[in-house]
Parts: sequence; C-alpha cells; structure tokens
Amino acid sequence: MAASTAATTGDERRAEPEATVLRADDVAVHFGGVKAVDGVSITLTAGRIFGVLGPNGSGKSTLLAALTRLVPLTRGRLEFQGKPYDTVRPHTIAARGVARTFQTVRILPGRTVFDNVALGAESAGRPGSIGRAGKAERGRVRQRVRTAIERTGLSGKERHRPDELSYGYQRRVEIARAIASEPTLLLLDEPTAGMNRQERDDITGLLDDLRGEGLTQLLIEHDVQMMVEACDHLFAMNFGELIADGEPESVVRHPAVQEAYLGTQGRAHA
Ligand SMILES: Nc1ncnc2c1ncn2[C@@H]1O[C@H](COP(=O)(O)OP(=O)(O)OP(=O)(O)O)[C@@H](O)[C@H]1O
Repeated sequence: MAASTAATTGDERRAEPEATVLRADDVAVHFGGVKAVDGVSITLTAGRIFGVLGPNGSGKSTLLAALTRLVPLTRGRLEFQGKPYDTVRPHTIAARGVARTFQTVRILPGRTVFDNVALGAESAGRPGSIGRAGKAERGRVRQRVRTAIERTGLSGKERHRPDELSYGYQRRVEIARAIASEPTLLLLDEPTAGMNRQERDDITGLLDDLRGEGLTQLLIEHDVQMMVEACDHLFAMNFGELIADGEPESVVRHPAVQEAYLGTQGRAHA
C-alpha cells in the first residue's frame, strides 16, 4: 500500500492531528415510539479509528444514518469540521468530505473496478458538475481513482469486473470508491462482515494504513475482537444510548457492555 502517495491524496481536506472532525451533541432519532438513538454525544478527532459496537437493535445503524444525514434528527446537533451539519442533505456529504461504505457490498457488477472507483472520485465534485467537467477536472478524477486503487491494494485489477474478484477484494473496491472522494471522515458499516480470517486481517491492515495517512474513520462492527484490534477508541451502545466509551480493552470489559451482550444475546466474547 502506498503510504508515499499521501501527499497527493486529499491533504487539503485532512484535518490537523487531534482536531475535532465531527461532534454529535445529544443526538436522538426516534421512529414513532421507538427511540433508536436517544441522547448520544460523541466527538471524533482527526487521524484516529473509532468504533461503535452494541448488540442487534442497539442503534448503531441509525446513528450511522444520522451521521450520513439519511434520517432527520429528532433532537440534538451535529457539527462537521466546526460547521453545522444536521441540515446538510445526504447527496452533498461527499463534497463536504464525508464518505461511507455499506453493510452489504454495493458496487456495480457490470462495470470495471476502475469505473466503480471513479464514481467515488466524481462524487467529490459539486453536485451536478460531473457532466460539465472539463479536461483538467477529468484528469484530476482519473488521478484520484489511480491513487485510491493503489492505496487499497487493487493495482492490476483495474479492468476486472467485481464479480471476478473475491469478496474481500470487492470490499476493497467499496473502500477505494469511498476514499477516491478524498474524505476527511470515512464511515464503514461492518467492513469485515462475512470475511474469513485472512480477508479480515487484510482489511484491518488497510484501515490501519489509511489511519497512518491521517484519515479519520468510524466503524460499526459486530466482531468485538476485530474492533479491539482495529480501533483507538470505542463507543458502546445499547437501547439507543451510549453505555460506555473509551479505550477499547476497557470498554469491552465494562460491566454494562458485558451485560448488554451476555444479557441480550448470550455472546460470551465481548
Ligand atoms: N426505519 C425504522 N423505522 C422504525 N424502527 C426502526 C427503523 N430503523 C431502525 N428501527 C428500530 O430502531 C432500533 C435500532 O435499530 P438499528 O438498526 O439502528 O440497530 P443496530 O444496532 O444497527 O442493529 P443491527 O446490529 O441488527 O444492525 C431497533 O429497535 C430497530 O427495530
């Protein structure tokens, strides 16, 4: 993976180390009577990997939906890089510096790896500007695609179609597409779901490389072991609320977190 390319990969969007990238203050998302997220306050600082864990139905996906502006807030405030973010529309978040991957791989099967990654690079432009892009802009997009492909270990696979690749590589294509927009913040929804040990370790290594380049990341994962290995800081949720947050080893040993897993799912590995 090409750490040496960092100087050309969106440095203008990189926040200073330890600077606040995103702040959520008392965020709530209710669906009728269901308090999917209820009073969550988190701060994400630059160049670190944060994780959200919690049993099924604890509110992780809804929190991610709030951070990607897919659901309206019932209460609370969001700030991204010091600016109000709760009224931002979802299709504009890439242009502001927020990218995401999905729980199930969402790439276009009939298009090449290069074309799939290009969709991410194009999304970083102003909405509606792609069709009017001039030659210089198209050149910049191609450069962003090449850099993202190199950083995610996909070099040599540019002309492949995703269905010719293993599941682990399809995940890489998704991550490449997300980082091709040169985000400040990357949100990853279960990036290692359905992977074998080797694929999981590869993705963990990739996220670590991206952190080394200063990219701030927030992961949702069920795999507690992976979260402890990959993250600098964990947030644990249950019933829509934050029940613990801090250094990963201490969060997974926290009595409320143990109770959330053992009490609701019989999982002994938390
Ligand atoms: N659109 C919706 N309408 C009504 N209720 C919803 C909606 N989305 C989520 N919920 C409810 O909100 C709660 C939190 O769900 P959410 O999917 O955020 O949890 P989760 O921690 O991501 O779960 P999982 O690990 O299973 O993905 C659940 O009770 C869920 O049924």
